[in-house]
Order: sequence, then C-alpha cells, then structure tokens
Amino acid sequence: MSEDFRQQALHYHAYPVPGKIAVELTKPANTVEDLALAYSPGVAEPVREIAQNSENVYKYTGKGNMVAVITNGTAILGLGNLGPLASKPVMEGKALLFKRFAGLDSIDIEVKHRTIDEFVDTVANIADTFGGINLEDIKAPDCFEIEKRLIERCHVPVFHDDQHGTAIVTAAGMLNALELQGKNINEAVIVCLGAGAAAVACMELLIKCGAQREKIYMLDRKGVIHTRRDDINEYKQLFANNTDKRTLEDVIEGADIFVGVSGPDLLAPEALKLMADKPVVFACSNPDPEIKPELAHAVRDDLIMGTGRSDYPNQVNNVICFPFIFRGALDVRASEINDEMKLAAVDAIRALAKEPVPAEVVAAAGADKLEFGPEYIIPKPMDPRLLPRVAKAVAQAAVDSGVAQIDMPVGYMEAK
Ligand SMILES: NC(=O)C1=CN([C@@H]2O[C@H](COP(=O)(O)OP(=O)(O)OC[C@H]3O[C@@H](n4cnc5c(N)ncnc54)[C@H](OP(=O)(O)O)[C@@H]3O)[C@@H](O)[C@H]2O)C=CC1
Ligand SMILES: CC(=O)C(=O)O
Ligand SMILES: [Mg+2]
Repeated sequence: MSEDFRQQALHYHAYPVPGKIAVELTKPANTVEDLALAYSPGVAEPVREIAQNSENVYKYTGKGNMVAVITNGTAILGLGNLGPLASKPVMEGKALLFKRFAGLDSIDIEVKHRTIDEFVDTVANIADTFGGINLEDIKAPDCFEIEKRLIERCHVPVFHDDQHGTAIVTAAGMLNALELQGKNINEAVIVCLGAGAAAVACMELLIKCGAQREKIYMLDRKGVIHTRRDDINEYKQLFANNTDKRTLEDVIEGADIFVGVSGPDLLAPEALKLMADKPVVFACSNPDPEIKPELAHAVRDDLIMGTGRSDYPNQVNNVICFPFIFRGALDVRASEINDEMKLAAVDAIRALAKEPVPAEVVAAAGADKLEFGPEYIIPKPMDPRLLPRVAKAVAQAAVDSGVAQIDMPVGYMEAK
C-alpha cells in the first residue's frame, strides 16, 4: 500500500467526523407535542403493546430493520488477532455496507471476553434487541462453536459472515469461472490454502455444489491436512485427505482450483505455474491476496483470477452477499439462515453476472465495459440489481423451506 493511499484511508476515517456511521432519527422531535409522543408519556403506549404481545416490537420499534455486527477481533481480515478495539473500523465498515447496499440499520459491537461461554452469554443476552446477528472476524475454531451455540439460543438469525457470506460468493464466482474454463466442479482438484472460518465453510458449500471431498487438499500453517496428522481439530479433520502429499507445491501440481483464505503473498508464481491448464485462482485474503493479480497474470495467461479487493476485477468478497441475504431474511422474519437460503443466494448472484450490466454500474466500476467473461465472473457490489434479486431469492427460499415467520410481502422487491 503506497504512503499516499495510507494517508487517504486515514483521512477518510478521521474527517469530517471520526468513524463511518451515526444514528439518525426517523420521527420528528422538535415540539413539545413531538416529545410527548416520542418520550413521556407517549412512549408508554408501545411499551404496553409489546409487553402484551412481543410481536408488536416489529411494529413499534426499529428491531426488524436492525442488524448487529458482532466480533471479538480475533481474526480481523487477514491481519490476525489484534483485539476488539482495533476491529472497530472493519465493523463500522460492515455497518456502512449494510446501510448503503440494503438499507439495513446496523451497529457494531466489539466484545472483550475470556471464555467462549462469556462471549456466547454476552451476545445471547442482547440478541433480542436486533432483527439479526452478523458475526464477524472471529477466529477458527472458536467461531464454529460460537455460531452453533448462538443459533441454538437466539430467536433471530445468526450468521457468521466470514464463513457463509464468503462461501456463497466463492461458490457463485467459482461455478461461473469453471463454466468459462470449460471445467466441471465434480471433477475439479481443489487446493484450499487456509483451514479456518472461511476455508471450512467455502469447501463445505463447494461440496454442496458438487465438489468431491476427496479431491480437496486443505492446508494450514503446518502444510497439507492429511489422515496421519494428530494435531488437527474436528473441523480440519473433515478435510483430512488420505494422501502422501505434504506441501503446497505437492498438492498444487495439476490442480484446477486454488482458493486462498489464509494470508498475504503465500502463493509463489512458481507454484502457480504447476497448476493444470485453465486454472481458477481466488486469492481472497484481505487486504493483501495470496498472490497479486499482476504477478499471477505475468506467469499464466490461461487463468481466471479473483481477489477480495475492490481495485481488481472479480471481487470475491462477502460484501456481495451479507447485505442482501440479511435483507431477505429479515423481510420474511426468518428464524434462521438455512442451506436453502444460502444456495438460493448462490444461484441469484451467479445468474446476475450473466446479464448485461447497466451503464451506471460500468461507470461506477471505472471500467470501459463489463461482460460475462474471465474479467467479470461476479456482479459488482454497487450493482443495484443485487438487492432485489438476492433478497427476493433468499426470502422465497425461507418461505419455501418453512423458516419464514411471516408471508412474503405482496409485490416484494418488484418496484426495485
Ligand atoms: N474475500 C473475502 O470475502 C474474505 C476473505 N477472508 C480472508 O481469509 C483469511 C482468513 O480469514 P478467516 O478464515 O476468517 O480466519 P481464521 O483465523 O479463522 O483462519 C485463518 C486460517 O489461515 C491459515 N493460515 C494463516 N497463515 C497461513 C500460512 N502462512 N500458511 C497456511 N495457512 C495459513 C490458518 O492456519 P492455522 O489453522 O494453522 O492457524 C487458519 O487456518 C483472511 O485473510 C481474510 O481476510 C475471510 C473472509 C472473507
Ligand atoms: C471480507 C472479510 O470479511 C474479511 O476479509 O474478513
Ligand atoms: Mg471478515
């Protein structure tokens, strides 16, 4: 990152007011009459209504349009465990994206805790305040247990974005990229560098989309995860491959797919050269990918490449999912975000990439043209069609799979 860009980023966050989000009022609060309605005595009326029937909270408060972004700061992007306070700009960033792309109000909550029990208790005890809980940047394996226990305890959808948001976008982009490369996910040999939150969820969803578990080679800091290792947790164990291969160089030879959800600059150009013809390389580590696109393209001209960043083509980043999946889930008051909803999001994102792109999106992307192909496998985050398409598909899937607690709103997303 250049010094100039670093200064720009710091300036953006500091001015004209510190941070990226604030609270806005939705009702007038100017006169004595306004205050009598907003506060005492008027506020007592919705209190009584909600106390009588808890569903009224959706009628009289902002709960149904509010998502909490909650973290402990243990896996901030690819920067690692820098603690709750340092994670705040990222969490405010997620809140900004919820509002900008899906009109959802969102607040960041950074939790200091000693044990998993303490974190789960903290979140479960405040969960009813919100329409949904977006867990963010919590390291593996803790994130798996935390999410499972919160889903059991909370009455609103709980979704760990780094797992499922990333997996949905990766699957959508991957299926499109493979189609362009003339390859089939069922036969693809897959290397996944990283064995944490994003890695495990991405590989599980690719398997649901047709990938074969035994053709996946997952690696952590110690190398390939294989059946003779005795130092792996139960989540890595699911990907223990019965192989003699031990290093990235061993497994990447002849591989069709590389998914990087690990850290910066971990894929050497020499290793990339060993992949099969027409490979797909998603170097998703943020802010610095496993290999820079310019380096990758310099050594191969037959690859399709994606990164997590906005400033390269093919941004494989959970921003293309989380605002829209929560919009759909909240609008039918889904009790959870299930596999049917996740797969509906994959299909909707995939399909949109194949449609002609509106001129304003092309302009906002700073591109001359955007057309389904190696440099455009996935929609741009600022594509306004993502909201109606993904939210509607997700809401419909929630209704069809029986987790929606209200009917699909009449004409839902049709005007958009
Ligand atoms: N583009 C996107 O939308 C997203 C990108 N990401 C990126 O993915 C990365 C991981 O995030 P997340 O899964 O949440 O974090 P976790 O902490 O849960 O997992 C990190 C994983 O990366 C592995 N790893 C770290 N360094 C190396 C290395 N040198 N060699 C091999 N493996 C390594 C760790 O290995 P070990 O288990 O041995 O510690 C661990 O398995 C981050 O860079 C993040 O920015 C994450 C979510 C979304
Ligand atoms: C994009 C994101 O959520 C991450 O890198 O952690
Ligand atoms: Mg994240």
